[in-house]
Amino acid sequence: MSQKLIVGNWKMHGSRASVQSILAQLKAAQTSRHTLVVCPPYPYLAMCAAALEDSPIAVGAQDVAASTHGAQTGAVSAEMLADNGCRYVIVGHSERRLAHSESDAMIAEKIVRSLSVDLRPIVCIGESYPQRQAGLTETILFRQLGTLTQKLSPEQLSRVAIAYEPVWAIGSGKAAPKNDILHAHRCIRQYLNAYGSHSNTLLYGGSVNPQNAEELLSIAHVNGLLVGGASLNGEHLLCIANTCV
Ligand SMILES: O=C(CO)COP(=O)(O)O
Repeated sequence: MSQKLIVGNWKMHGSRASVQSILAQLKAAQTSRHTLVVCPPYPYLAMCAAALEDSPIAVGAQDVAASTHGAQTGAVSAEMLADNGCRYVIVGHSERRLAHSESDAMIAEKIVRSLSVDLRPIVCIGESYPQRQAGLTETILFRQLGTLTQKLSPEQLSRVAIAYEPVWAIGSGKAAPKNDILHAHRCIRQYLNAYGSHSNTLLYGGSVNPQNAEELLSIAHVNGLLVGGASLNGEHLLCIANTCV
């Protein structure tokens, strides 16, 4: 049995009251079989970090700025996240790539900033449905990874967790088929190995729930899960974090 990484991405959901109720559930459990990280919206980060200070559960952010400081209204730097108790940060989620036109180059910059303050980046990659239909999955994955290998040394890249999140599986209620996940993870692992980055944590994300977690975590090269909707329920998140594999 190996230790996996389970990351809950709460996206733009919640209130002080609902966050407090999830935190109470998580704290009551005290430990989980796998490493657990919750990524709340910015306004609840410090509150979650304070509440989870004495627990093994870590806190992450959902995005970070590509520069250190300056006249950038609405932006939050890696230094600010670390200063508020964050240890992880999601970078390049497909929802941000799409709605905020984030480029691969900008995402690589965000990773560099995060690594410089010891925040552990979780970079999301994955193809859209039309790209999958056109047989372009590998091309897209290699393009997204290619910018990272241009900007990061093998040592830097080895500290980045890579989440394969096929865009068409996110929020669909149906995780990607096992063979698709296996193939994508194999491609990602081979690409990273060829670059000299050997120890990456690889995650799968897209409609993960307590029912499919065991099967997903049993797929070769899957070292953890990035969980959206199901992570808003403390019990469900704990159940996923306690999956026997
Ligand atoms: O986007 C996701 C996690 O980052 C996946 O979301 P769902 O688990 O809701 O499909």
